[in-house]
Amino acid sequence: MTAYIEKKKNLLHIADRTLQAVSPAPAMRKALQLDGTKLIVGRNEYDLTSYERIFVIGAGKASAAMAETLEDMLGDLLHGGIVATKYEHALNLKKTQVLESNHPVPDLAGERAAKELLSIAKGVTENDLVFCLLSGGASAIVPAPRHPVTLEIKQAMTRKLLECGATINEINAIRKHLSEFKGGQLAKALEPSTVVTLIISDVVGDHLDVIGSGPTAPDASTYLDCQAILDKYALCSAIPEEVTQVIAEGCAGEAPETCKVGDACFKQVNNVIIAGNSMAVDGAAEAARELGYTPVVVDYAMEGEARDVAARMVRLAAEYCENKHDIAPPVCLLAGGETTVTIKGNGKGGRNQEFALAAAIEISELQEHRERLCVMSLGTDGTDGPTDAAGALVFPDTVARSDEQSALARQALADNNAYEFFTNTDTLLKTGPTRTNVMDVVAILVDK
Ligand SMILES: Nc1ncnc2c1ncn2[C@@H]1O[C@H](COP(=O)(O)OP(=O)(O)O)[C@@H](O)[C@H]1O
Ligand SMILES: O=C(O)[C@@H](CO)OP(=O)(O)O
Repeated sequence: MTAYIEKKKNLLHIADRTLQAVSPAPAMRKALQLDGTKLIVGRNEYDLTSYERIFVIGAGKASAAMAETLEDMLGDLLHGGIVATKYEHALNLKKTQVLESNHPVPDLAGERAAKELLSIAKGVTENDLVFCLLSGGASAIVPAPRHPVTLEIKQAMTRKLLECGATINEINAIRKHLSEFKGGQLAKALEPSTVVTLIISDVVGDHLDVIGSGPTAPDASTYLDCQAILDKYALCSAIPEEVTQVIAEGCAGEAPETCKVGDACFKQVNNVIIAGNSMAVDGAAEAARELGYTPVVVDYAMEGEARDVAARMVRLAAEYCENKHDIAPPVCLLAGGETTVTIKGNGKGGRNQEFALAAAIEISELQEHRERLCVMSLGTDGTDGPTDAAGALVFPDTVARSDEQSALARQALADNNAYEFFTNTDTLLKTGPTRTNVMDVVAILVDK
């Protein structure tokens, strides 16, 4: 029991420090160097007194927390604005109206929020400075379907894309081509103002055109890519006809493309990433070191089917137990990124819970060393899949305690039902909405 309490304490400490490392407030303060009314962001310098109005707009799970810090920093210089965030991620702010909408499937409130943001964008002049606060989740939070696509069609399309195992790059290539906001089109609406987009990245590789579908970034994807994605996942017969029609028209050069590199609308835009997954992994590594474990970052760009990645990582942990690597335990194996889950069952769960369940099964199969391993799998936004958990914790006996437990675990994995399994073991990791979002961090502690 003491060993269990100690392991749990260690895993929770790592989870805490992971989140602290990517909290929006310090990230904003680090990225914005304010000296009186002179502001340096990235390579650009702005004289804040030279603008008629300074607006804030934004979307994503971290947008309210980012706006709160911007308000604190700019004080009376800030004219006001609107940010949209996921339900339960809002904050009461002084000058910024915070709108809420649904994620990951968009809703009507989100469509209204997108209209409000576009209306601010269309009202700005060359004398205005606009801060755009962008974070993951924005694609769903501010849907702006382009005719003939409707919100209902976007909802159906989003569900299909989330279920088929497509990567976020692929999902967003399609979302950008069905939208009036994404793929640089917000930058176009914001012309001719000066734009500073501050970004918390939740995509592997930190690609500007993928994070929140890159509303102020040049889009690298094309209609031809979208067609290839529909073909790859055999989606053509499963999705609304309007979508296949728009993409076919686009491939034939008959529908407008998203904004591309070199377009004039990006001349006045400064896109700056202020936080990302590697900062979270490094926070976890620091926490592990404090606990006496040598951190080993296995992957800063974790991708792939969650259950496969988990099994591989547990096998690697077993190798550390067998001293097959230069570094001797206690070690903490870490990886950051975003896996995918190809949903085949009807259960409830998320990427991190699925990772944890697969890891727990793999640990239970180890003949030796099982007692030396425990696992944390954390979605940094605090909601893993459509659940109220951020992820799950795994201990040596999570699955191995009995044959019955082992059968339950395997059935839960087959049903994509990790949430119920971990509810029963009382090892769900719950943080509530964190108001940040830098994908996932997983840790395996390997004891001596
Ligand atoms: N029952 C389930 N088991 C495992 N994963 C699931 C389940 N239901 C949904 N998911 C996965 O959850 C992901 C969406 O979760 P979410 O945490 O909202 O993602 P993000 O934070 O990246 O927006 C999808 O990739 C989907 O495959
Ligand atoms: O908004 C989005 O497009 C994605 C990536 O940034 O975020 P999430 O996976 O949280 O929906």
